[in-house]
Amino acid sequence: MELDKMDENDWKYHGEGNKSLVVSHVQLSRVLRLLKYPAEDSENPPQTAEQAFRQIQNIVDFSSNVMSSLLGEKFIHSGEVVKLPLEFVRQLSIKVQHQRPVWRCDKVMDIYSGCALCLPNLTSPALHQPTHTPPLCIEIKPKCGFLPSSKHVSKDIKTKVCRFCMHQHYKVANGKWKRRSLYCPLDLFSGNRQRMHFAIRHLIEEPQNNFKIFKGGQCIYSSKEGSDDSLDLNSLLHHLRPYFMYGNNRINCHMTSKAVLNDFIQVLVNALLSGGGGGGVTDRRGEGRSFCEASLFNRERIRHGSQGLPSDSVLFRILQTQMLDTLDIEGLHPLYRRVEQHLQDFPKERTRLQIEGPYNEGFLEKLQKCPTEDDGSVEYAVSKVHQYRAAMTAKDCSIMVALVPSGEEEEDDDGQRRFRDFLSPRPPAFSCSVSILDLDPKPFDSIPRQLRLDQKIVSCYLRTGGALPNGSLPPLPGREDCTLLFHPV
Ligand SMILES: O=P(O)(O)O[C@@H]1[C@@H](OP(=O)(O)O)[C@H](OP(=O)(O)O)[C@H](O)[C@H](OP(=O)(O)O)[C@H]1OP(=O)(O)O
Ligand SMILES: Nc1ncnc2c1ncn2[C@@H]1O[C@H](COP(=O)(O)OP(=O)(O)OP(=O)(O)O)[C@@H](O)[C@H]1O
Repeated sequence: MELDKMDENDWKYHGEGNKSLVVSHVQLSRVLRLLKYPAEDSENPPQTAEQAFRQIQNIVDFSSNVMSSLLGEKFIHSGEVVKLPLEFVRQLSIKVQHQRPVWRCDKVMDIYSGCALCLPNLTSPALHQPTHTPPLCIEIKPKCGFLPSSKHVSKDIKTKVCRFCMHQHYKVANGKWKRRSLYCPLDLFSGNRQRMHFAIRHLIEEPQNNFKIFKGGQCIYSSKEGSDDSLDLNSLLHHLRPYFMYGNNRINCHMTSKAVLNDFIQVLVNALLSGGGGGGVTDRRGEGRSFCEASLFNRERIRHGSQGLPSDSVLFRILQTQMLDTLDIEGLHPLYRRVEQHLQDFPKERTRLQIEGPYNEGFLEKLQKCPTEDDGSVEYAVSKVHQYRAAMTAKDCSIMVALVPSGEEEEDDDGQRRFRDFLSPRPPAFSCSVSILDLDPKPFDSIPRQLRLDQKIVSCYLRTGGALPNGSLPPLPGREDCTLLFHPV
């Protein structure tokens, strides 16, 4: 990729989140992640090109020096900052505009700085030998997988119903989504295959911004935000079926939709539990703390008790990092105020305390060497704030599972799992690789907003008593297919 000879025709719209827009190269396995600004700032960019460069470099540093150490290097691709010709960026912005979802257009792509983050395209991995069947990539934004047990939690409900499940009520009440998702992160993070299967089933039913499927780099399944359209599950099945036909089914084409989906979810659960081999199963937190009362999973169905997550699995590493939030936002906020006060009194301390970076080994050390007891110092407070920010990033990251159909039965050197052969009487073979994306640092001053949001979510949940009009509960008319397909495993 020659940066001085960039042509917008070589790039296409790939996706976007709240703060960045991603374009992918039409031939190379590369994406560019560009910053976004509020639309009202479009005439006057809110920061200079140097500041934008620094912001992206901070993202790279935070990912490679901090999150990579917490989550495990093997899952992380930090990428590099690139300087692009401004004319290329402007043409690209015009080219992708009509493909952007309307609800994301309150922000515009940064066309002023010419800076972007260049990353491998995790939806079209160049894994092993080229294959005729394109890879399937599944993106999951799992969100927070535990219930807080901090003594600072003031509302009992927070220790019983998880943040995601409560937040769903708030989101539907505020019109962000039309229907409530019945996905519960605590089921996904349980390590119990039945609960994980149940969680993924609900992600498929109501993906929102938590679930997408890509085939050969193209998004084939995701939520249409703000839309009432039924998801096209039949179209998804049409895409998945060839990957899951095996043995006699391959010859007589007889495989029920239910079996295809079950096999797909099974392979995904395997990938999420795999990790590099040799990892023991963890001693889980008490089962009471890892079960959300809003989850529809029937606890009595857990046939073999709690299984726990393998310690080298992606879910384990993400959960451990999320749990750096030991105080809950209610206990953290007074410490944030202590730091804020200190910075008002001693503005130059901002640099020494690395409030806005640099995100280097020093930052990681501050985060990791936190005293167990609060000694009233600003150092303790900063350490907890740094930990909380890393936990926030882990609560908002996404997992990308790439599944490449494979004809051979083997295990990679690094232990990545390969599944079984297409022609065998058992489910087909995939080589899989697991990555984590969106590991940006959360701003120091986002903490007061976190507290306000927490209060709004809890009071909305308590007000509505967890009850919503029937219309906001799946399954909906026209989606019976989907419901019928799913059966207890
Ligand atoms: O606060 P939350 O839990 O709603 O998370 C926000 C996400 O909302 P979600 O609930 O996942 O739909 C939100 O995602 P969406 O815009 O809703 O897709 C962002 O990821 C936001 O992060 P940032 O401010 O862009 O760095 C996220 O904000 P942070 O709290 O991580 O800063
Ligand atoms: N390296 C990558 N390879 C392939 N696709 C990617 C890559 N990075 C991001 N994407 C796609 O682009 C989308 C938006 O990227 P990302 O989640 O990083 O944006 P964001 O603005 O940081 O999100 P958020 O709303 O969480 O703040 C992702 O959901 C994913 O589908």
